[in-house]
This record gives sequence, structure tokens and C-alpha cells, in this order.
Amino acid sequence: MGNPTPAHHSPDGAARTGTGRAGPDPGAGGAGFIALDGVEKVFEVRRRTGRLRRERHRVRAVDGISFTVARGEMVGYIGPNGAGKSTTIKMLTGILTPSGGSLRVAGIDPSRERTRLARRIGVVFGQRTTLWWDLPLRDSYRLMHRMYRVPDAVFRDNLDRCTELLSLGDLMDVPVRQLSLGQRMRGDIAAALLHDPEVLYLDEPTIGLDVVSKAKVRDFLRELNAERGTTVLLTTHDLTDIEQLCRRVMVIDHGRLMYDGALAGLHEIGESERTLVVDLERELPPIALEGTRTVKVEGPRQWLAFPASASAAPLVAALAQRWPLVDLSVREPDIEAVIAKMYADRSAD
Ligand SMILES: Nc1ncnc2c1ncn2[C@@H]1O[C@H](COP(=O)(O)OP(=O)(O)OP(=O)(O)O)[C@@H](O)[C@H]1O
Repeated sequence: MGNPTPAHHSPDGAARTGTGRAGPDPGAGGAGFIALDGVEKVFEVRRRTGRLRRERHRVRAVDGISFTVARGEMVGYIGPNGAGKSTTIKMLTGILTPSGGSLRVAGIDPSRERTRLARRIGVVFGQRTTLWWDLPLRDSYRLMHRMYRVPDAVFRDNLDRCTELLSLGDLMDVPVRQLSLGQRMRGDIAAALLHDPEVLYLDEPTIGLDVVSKAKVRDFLRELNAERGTTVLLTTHDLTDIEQLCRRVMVIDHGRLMYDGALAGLHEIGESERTLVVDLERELPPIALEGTRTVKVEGPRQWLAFPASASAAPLVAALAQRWPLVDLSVREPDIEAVIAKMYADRSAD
């Protein structure tokens, strides 16, 4: 796969208006609450080329990315492994300094004023916890309360809210190491919100979670965004996260922005398909259902592909009515496949 010039599709002008948040915000205007202009990040790495020889090598992790996110927007930031997503998020938090371009979050240059920015942002890295492994959640939160000097009333209010909405009540006195992945993730999300941040970066917040935990996390994020106007930038490999939460999605590959628009537009470009995995009571001939194509039959299980931009609900209803169903699930298209298709189409053009 090459590195074609970045093409910024924006098929339907995805929502760019935020819900807004009270309070003055000098230098961080609505449309450009998060603003990146030609941002680059180059890593110098040493590679072994012989028994004693090392060669310097440059990895262009982020290669000239520009976009803006308005206050209150909830935006998906997706791409294949190694595309540059985490590197972008690390620059947005100030952990990494860009090699080029300019970057502002709430009017602040993250790498120059990391501490000042820290009060206004929250970060959740799904693969890592910010909680203390041996402490119960309650004690982790107490420590954070002191470390980040969160005013008592704000802390109490946020903790009560998160405890209720993320169902943490019964978990407060359990050491983090004994929590399930889904419980720990909910604990981490609460930790990121105790200081009332205006921006929340989420890196794979639903990775490895079961269906029920995923739904809980998604419901919570939706409510947080709607009620508090929290701006959310969400990195995920699960397109259902995007579908249920974000009206706008940005796709990055090889450090470049490939797409910026609605998820439906991405599916159209990628002509991607979702798959209904249908378990029948017995072996039957391939199902013929309008709007789907049976791609595989294995005993009583059948796989039916349908356009990802179409709704699954009427197909599920028709199947349930006309075939003896035992179980049914919807499999999402693979992001890598969608992006590969985008590249292939562009090369063909
Ligand atoms: N500290 C580092 N030193 C050297 N190279 C790095 C460093 N961090 C990231 N990279 C490289 O930069 C590129 C982008 O990595 P990044 O972690 O941002 O990708 P990603 O889109 O988040 O991937 P994933 O979905 O796998 O987490 C990769 O080629 C990676 O190997």
C-alpha cells in the first residue's frame, strides 16, 4: 500500500456544531476547540543491520495532519494498526511534542503547557489503567482528588454521578486487580472525569469488553456528551462504537488523514458489508432474503452479507419471521478492509 496524497472526503458535511459549554474560553473558539495544522511526528529509531551495525531510521508516525474539532463534538478517530492514532492522542495530551506543524487544545499548546492543559482534559487508554492496582477504586479516586487538587464539591458531584451512571457502587471497595476488564474500564473512565474535563480522549475504551459492558460504556459516553457538552475524541477498532456515538469519523492511515465525514459515507466509499451470522434449528438450503447475499453455509449456520450502510433491523425481523432461528448476531466490517478498498479505488482512479 502506497502513500497517496491525502484526500479529505467530506460527503455530507458531518455535524460540526457543538452543544457548547458554559463559561468563557479565551483563545479556544468553537470550531477550533481542538485544532491541528500540518502536524507531524517523526521518531528516530536505531535498527540492527548486522552483528555490530546499527542504522538510524526515521518513522513518520504522523505525516502532516490538519483538522479541527468543535466544542461538544464526539468524533471517531480510526485507522489500521500503526496508522498514527495513539501518537496523535499523545501529542494532544502533551506527552509527545510534534516534530512539525501546530496544535492547540482549548487554545493551549499541549507540549508547552502540559500541566495547565491537564486540568481541562481527561484520557483513557483502554490497554492501560491509570488506577492503582492494589488499591480499591475508592482509594485511587481519593488520591487523584488530592493529586489533581480537584475542589471538594466538584469531586463529590462527579464521583456520585459516575458511580451511579457507570454502576460502580458495589465495586468501590474492591481492589482494582480483582475487577473484570469491563469493571476496570468503567473505573478508568470515572477516574478520567473526576476533575470535570472539557475534552475526553478515549483510546480503545471498549476493547475486550463483553456486549453488556460495551453498551454501558457507550450509554454513559452518549449521556456525558449530551448533558455536559464534553468534547470526545474516540479511537476504536469497533465500528459499532462509532456508529452509536459519532456523527463524524476521521480515518488515518500511514500518518495521513484519508477521510473526514459521516460513517455512512465511509461505508459507501469502501462498499463495505456487514454480516448476519444466522444459527438455524437445522440444516437448510441457503437463505434467499432480499437485500442480503448468502456467503457461507456450514451445517445449520449461515452467513449473510448486506451493505454496511443499510439497517440490520428489517433483515433481522424478516429472518425471524420466515426461518427457524436459534441465534443471530451482526458482524461489523473490518476497518482494515474498508480502508484497503478506499486505497484500491483511489489507485484505480
Ligand atoms: N516511541 C516510538 N518510537 C518509535 N516508533 C514509534 C513510537 N511510537 C509509535 N511509533 C511508530 O509510529 C507508528 C504509529 O504508531 P501509533 O502507535 O501511533 O499507531 P496506532 O494507529 O495507534 O496503532 P494501534 O492501532 O496498533 O495502536 C508505528 O509505525 C509505530 O511503530
